Parts: sequence; structure tokens; C-alpha cells
Amino acid sequence: MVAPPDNAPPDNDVLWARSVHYSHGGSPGLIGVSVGVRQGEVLALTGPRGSGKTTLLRCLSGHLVPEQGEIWFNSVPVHTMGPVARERLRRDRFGWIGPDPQLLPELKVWENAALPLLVSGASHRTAKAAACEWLDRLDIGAFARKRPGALTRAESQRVALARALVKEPSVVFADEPTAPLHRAERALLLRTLTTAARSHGITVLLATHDEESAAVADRRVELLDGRPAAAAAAAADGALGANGADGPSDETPEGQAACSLSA
Ligand SMILES: Nc1ncnc2c1ncn2[C@@H]1O[C@H](COP(=O)(O)OP(=O)(O)OP(=O)(O)O)[C@@H](O)[C@H]1O
Repeated sequence: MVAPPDNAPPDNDVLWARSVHYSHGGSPGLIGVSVGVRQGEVLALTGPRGSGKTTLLRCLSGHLVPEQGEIWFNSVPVHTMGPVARERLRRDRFGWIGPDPQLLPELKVWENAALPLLVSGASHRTAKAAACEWLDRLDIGAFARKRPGALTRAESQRVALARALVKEPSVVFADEPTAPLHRAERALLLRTLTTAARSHGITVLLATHDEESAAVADRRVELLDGRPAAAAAAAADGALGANGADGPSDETPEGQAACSLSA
């Protein structure tokens, strides 16, 4: 049997990143971030506005290609994939929900929820059945035949959640999904997301700057100024010296690098 290379990602991490760097038109977005997520885990990415949460989600989900570093999904390198393969990966294995539901007003609610299946070529009947099942689970089945314009913001966000879950993806990326909601609605959406994910073995990466939202996660990773919070604090203290903030963690084995982000 051939031993895996030393730099291979751990088998039990569904998503794994090492020393990811990304800048937006020259201004740093991520500086040497490493993280691993296990299958079925709900991981909160926390940190203040502008700390790099969205940029990290977009790198992990293949929307953005890191300038340096590695991203692996189920031991397959994402950082070396071309745009078509990344697009296919996103379509087939990932779900996404952001702060804005972004429903198509001309489609019925069930059609919005079924979109990921419809664009993948599923039959109308299969897509409708799956969408209606998720809408029922999210307690909005009664709106299936309405247009999004008839829904409240909270109901629309639940449709967006149904759309993210309808293909039962491996990973759901949730970028501040509760941002537009009141407190009670926030709790309901998060409970629904985590219950659905846990019952279906779906991994969730939840970016949030809200402490109460982060509390639903199994584990959390805190970012500050595009770095792991601890590294950012050390850099601010000048404690990292000439190596720079990402120097030491870049040199560590993967496990240590990923764990350095764990709470
Ligand atoms: N498209 C962009 N162009 C230029 N700079 C950007 C762009 N997107 C993000 N940035 C910058 O990158 C840094 C990280 O932003 P990011 O959106 O990833 O943080 P965040 O923690 O998700 O913040 P928020 O909670 O406000 O969305 C910030 O300094 C931000 O201003």
C-alpha cells in the first residue's frame, strides 16, 4: 500500500485549507488562514465586519481562487481546478445562503427552492417533490405556489435555505444568513439549518459576527484582519517578529495549522 504524502489533507476533514492568502485588488483579505472541517460539523466563522469571513467562505467554496495556499474537498484539490470544474463542484456538492434571499420574483416559491435541481437536469416532478418536502420541513409548505413578493423577509430567507438544502449538498456555506432577521426569526432559521444539517450529515460553515448565532455551532474559528484572531493579536503585539504573522503557522504540519484556528 502506498503511504499518503506528508502534505495530504487529513482523511476525516471534508473541507480543508492550508495557509490561504487572498487579496482584493491589492488590499489583503486573507493572510495565511488554515482550517479543517469534519463531515457533519457545524463550524462558525466569527469576527468583526471586514475580518475576512466572506472572503474565506468564497475561497473554500471555489468562488475565489487563493493567490497562495491550498483548498481540498474530500481529498481533492480545489485550488488547482479550472473554472468549469469549480463551477460543477459548487453546483453538485455545495449549497449557499447569504444575507439576501435573492429569490427570482417571476418564479413560484417552490420553483425558487427547486432551482439547483432544475438546473442540474432533474425532472420537473422530482425537483418539485424535493422542493416541497424541504419547504414543508421549514414550515413554509403553504407558500409553495405563491410568488416571493407575497412573503415576509423571514419567510423568503427560509425559501433561500430550502434552495441551499434541496440537493442535500455535502457542505452548506451560510454567510450571515440571519443578518436581515429579528431575534426570534434568527433563532428559528439557525435551529432549522442546524437540525436539517445534523439529520442529513451536511457540513455547515456559518459566517457570523453575532455571538448568539455562533453559539449554535459545534466549534468556532475567529478571524481578525484576515488572520486567525490569535495570530492577529500576536502580530499587533509584535510578538511574531521577523517571521511575519503567517510564517510560523505556515511551517507547521496541517493538523497544527488547522487546530490553531480552533476555539
Ligand atoms: N470586492 C472587494 N473589493 C475590495 N475589497 C474587498 C472586497 N471584498 C472584501 N474586501 C475587503 O476585504 C476585507 C475582508 O472582507 P470580508 O467581506 O471578507 O469580511 P467579512 O468578515 O465577511 O465582513 P462583513 O461581515 O462586513 O461581510 C475587508 O477589508 C473588505 O473591505
